Amino acid sequence: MIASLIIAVDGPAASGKGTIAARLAQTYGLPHLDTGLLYRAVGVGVLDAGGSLDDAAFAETVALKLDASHLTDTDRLTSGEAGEAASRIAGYPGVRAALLAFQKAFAAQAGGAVLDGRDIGTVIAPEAPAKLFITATPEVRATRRWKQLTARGQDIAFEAMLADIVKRDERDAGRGAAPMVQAEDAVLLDTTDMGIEAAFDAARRIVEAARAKHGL
Ligand SMILES: Nc1ncnc2c1ncn2[C@@H]1O[C@H](COP(=O)(O)OP(=O)(O)OP(=O)(O)O)[C@@H](O)[C@H]1O
Ligand SMILES: Nc1ccn([C@@H]2O[C@H](COP(=O)(O)O)[C@@H](O)[C@H]2O)c(=O)n1
Repeated sequence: MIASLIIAVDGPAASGKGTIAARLAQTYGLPHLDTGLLYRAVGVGVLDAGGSLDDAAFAETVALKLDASHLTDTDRLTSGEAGEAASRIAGYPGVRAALLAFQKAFAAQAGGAVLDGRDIGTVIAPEAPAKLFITATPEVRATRRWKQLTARGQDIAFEAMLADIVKRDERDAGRGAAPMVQAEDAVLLDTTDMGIEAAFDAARRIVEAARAKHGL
């Protein structure tokens, strides 16, 4: 029986899933977890400790020691360097296992929750009554991310941004451990031609349909 409103929001980098997830959480009064931040914190933790992103065992020890104090430096965690580091260590099964229980507990809390990431609808909360897979073309996603980072003063060429997005998509979708894939029961939302408001409205309609279907 489905008793609470768990909203699973998955999709590739810079598709707008975090923006939509945060707005849905606000709308329904639910707690929100950006699970990408956990992987970013592990990647940054490895780099700061002088470790190698190729060292799976070391990344796992960093993941096992992760706590809330590692999630506060949002400027650093949302940098391009952190995103790249995150996607490198996210392929290690030991890292994913270390972060699993916390995410599952967050999803299962009374009243429901909103989580965004790559494997929410497939691994973290396969029982979620509302699942969205948010996407947009790589060019549009690279443009969004480029604008976001350059507005913050980061110096990056658009072509390099696009190459990074494409590489990250391939890595996230191609790995063996919890690859990025649309869950069978997720609704696809392509925001290529949508602004933030239109994308959010479409997402809310998907959640409303799921609520009606499950009596939530
Ligand atoms: N539909 C949209 N139209 C235009 N800009 C958008 C749209 N959705 C999100 N954005 C902007 O694109 C950028 C990336 O959005 P967001 O961080 O929500 O993406 P994400 O999928 O969560 O990325 P990440 O892979 O880092 O988790 C932000 O600057 C956000 O304001
Ligand atoms: N559930 C998740 C969330 C994220 N990842 C990996 O982390 C990278 C950064 O995530 P962002 O959402 O902040 O861009 C991402 O590229 C994934 O490799 C993940 O594996 N699972």
